[in-house]
Amino acid sequence: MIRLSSLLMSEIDESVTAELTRLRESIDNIDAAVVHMLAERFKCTQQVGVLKAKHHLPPADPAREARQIARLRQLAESARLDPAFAEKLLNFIIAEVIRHHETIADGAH
Ligand SMILES: O=C(O)C(=O)C[C@]1(C(=O)O)C=C[C@@H](O)C=C1
Repeated sequence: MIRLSSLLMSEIDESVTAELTRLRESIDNIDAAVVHMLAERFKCTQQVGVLKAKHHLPPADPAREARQIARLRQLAESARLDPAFAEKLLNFIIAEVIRHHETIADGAH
């Protein structure tokens, strides 16, 4: 009886571990995709930074940001992602982009 229940328990342990491993593999793939997508986005914004510095345009464009936030919040809602989280994430990324733009503009002087 004891042997049977410990056998069952180890089988349950194994199935939990297997499911956790499967889910973590997907999480790792998603994290890799996020990193690659962010790298591509920063390549684009780097070019925007150079263009802005060359033409003496300000690093930040609040009107553009407002449109991006409104759009992203809508996308988040349809994807059942918290829109407040999507907004915070975009603001976090944009703040870093603006910092890069400022560094490029400082170097152009
Ligand atoms: O579209 C621009 O003008 C950018 O500089 C890019 C970007 C962004 O990361 O999406 C960054 C800063 C601006 O305030 C708005 C948008």
